[in-house]
Amino acid sequence: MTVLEINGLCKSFGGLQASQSVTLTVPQGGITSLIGPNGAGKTTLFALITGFHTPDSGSVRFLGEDITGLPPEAIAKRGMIRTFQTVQPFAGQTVRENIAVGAHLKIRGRAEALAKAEAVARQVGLGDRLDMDAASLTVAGRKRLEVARALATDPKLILFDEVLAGLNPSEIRDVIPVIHAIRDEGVTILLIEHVMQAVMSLSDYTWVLNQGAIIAEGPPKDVVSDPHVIEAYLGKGMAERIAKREAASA
Ligand SMILES: Nc1ncnc2c1ncn2[C@@H]1O[C@H](COP(=O)(O)OP(=O)(O)OP(=O)(O)O)[C@@H](O)[C@H]1O
Repeated sequence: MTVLEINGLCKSFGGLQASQSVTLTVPQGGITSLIGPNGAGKTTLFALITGFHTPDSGSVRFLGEDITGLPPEAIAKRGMIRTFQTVQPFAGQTVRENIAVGAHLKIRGRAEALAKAEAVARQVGLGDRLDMDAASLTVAGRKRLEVARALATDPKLILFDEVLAGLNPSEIRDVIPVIHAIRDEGVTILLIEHVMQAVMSLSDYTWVLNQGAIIAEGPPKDVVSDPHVIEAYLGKGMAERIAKREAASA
């Protein structure tokens, strides 16, 4: 079954076409990744999908329903939530209270929302920091907080925007099992990621954006060796030199 279906999505900022008729699908379950060089339009696409930007044209269907143009909260209530590259904890609030903000999307009562926050905090490895001021969390802790706030909304689909960015290799190794566990609970994941090792080990399928347009799709191991993808990342000259060297050594 298809969870997310994007059709011909376009968005311009002034003269810049940040999203050029993007069409892609995300199947239910599993982890799909969205990669591409800096400025390719990945975050813009997340913003278009989750209601933070309004598309100029095209459509977004979530679980079969046309959600194009709906505001973020209405989309989150339907079960699609995104995280942000830069995590901003609500200062002066504890980790538990920060996460409860996510839980309040669907839960009215304060005690129930705090209980939900506690359960989710344990799930992401923040169980020992529940009463800490969220602003004093390390970068890695803030990333976990962002994951927890998203999980607290009881999502069916989470869009992670560079959830591993800014983490060192050992912190990345610690977060990857958390992402796998979320997937194993039946939540579908679409993630933007620059760390190729993580893309390879996490995702089942990869879409590649360059200059606002999809240029490749497929299993990650095939996509990273696609000449169009190498050219998008390294430029034409370098891609040609690599292809020549590979041909010579074959
Ligand atoms: N609100 C905006 N106003 C004007 N231009 C924007 C806006 N948001 C994004 N852009 C431009 O759209 C293009 C795509 O940006 P976007 O942030 O989506 O790329 P990205 O692939 O997520 O990049 P990165 O990997 O560096 O985060 C860039 O040229 C960016 O400068």
